[in-house]
Amino acid sequence: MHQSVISMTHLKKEIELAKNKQLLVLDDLSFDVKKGEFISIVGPSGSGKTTLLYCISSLLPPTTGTVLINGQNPYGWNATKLATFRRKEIGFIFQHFQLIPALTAYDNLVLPGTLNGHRIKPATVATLTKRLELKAELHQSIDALSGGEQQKVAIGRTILADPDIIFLDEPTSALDTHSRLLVMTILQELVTTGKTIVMVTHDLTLASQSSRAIVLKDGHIQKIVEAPTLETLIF
Ligand SMILES: Nc1ncnc2c1ncn2[C@@H]1O[C@H](COP(=O)(O)OP(=O)(O)OP(=O)(O)O)[C@@H](O)[C@H]1O
Repeated sequence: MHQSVISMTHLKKEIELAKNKQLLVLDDLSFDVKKGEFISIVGPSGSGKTTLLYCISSLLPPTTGTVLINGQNPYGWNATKLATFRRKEIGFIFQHFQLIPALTAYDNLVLPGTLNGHRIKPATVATLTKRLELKAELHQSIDALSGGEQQKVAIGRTILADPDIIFLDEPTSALDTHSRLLVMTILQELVTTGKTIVMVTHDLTLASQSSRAIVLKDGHIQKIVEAPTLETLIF
């Protein structure tokens, strides 16, 4: 039996649009993610994918229902414990990169791992950037890099920080097909080392390379597809 890394029970999320006006974004979602799984979350625009990712990753408390990460409720923790947990145990790769503009590309790459107490060697950075085919000069400002290069830095820094669970929101939106495949290959390798990955994507080709896909529709789980293929993912 694999242990559950994320466990979600009857999760409901409402967002307050105005006083006494709630939008029901997620309605009664339950599922478990096991250690070493590569889960994709797919579905039409507005179906609730990003909201679900935020709820299960400690960023956004559900309105009702429970979220457990490694058996614990992150929304019950104080700010210090939550911040330490987010820094050490989990990694986020956001759609809009969230890089630090005042730093160089290299410093963006090593900062989260360094804050976690890892000594990240230049050779380790060089090996990873070579695999990502990140050819930009890394000692220039992050702003000088193209969108695709910045996305590779965002992916690389999370890998270097070495968290147990990685959450990704449209991680390859700025990349060409070749680079998407490179990133997917690296993510799949991470899963074989015991990392757990949860990825929101519009790209069904990417989702078809995950081990299980959750298909959302109008805030509900429409279906859960084991070993998804392009055919079984159509929604
Ligand atoms: N803070 C918010 N304020 C108002 N509406 C919101 C907010 N967050 C989410 N929504 C709405 O909730 C619904 C689900 O949003 P969400 O971003 O989770 O969907 P999504 O499936 O990730 O969409 P996309 O694929 O377009 O990114 C949408 O109708 C969205 O407009």
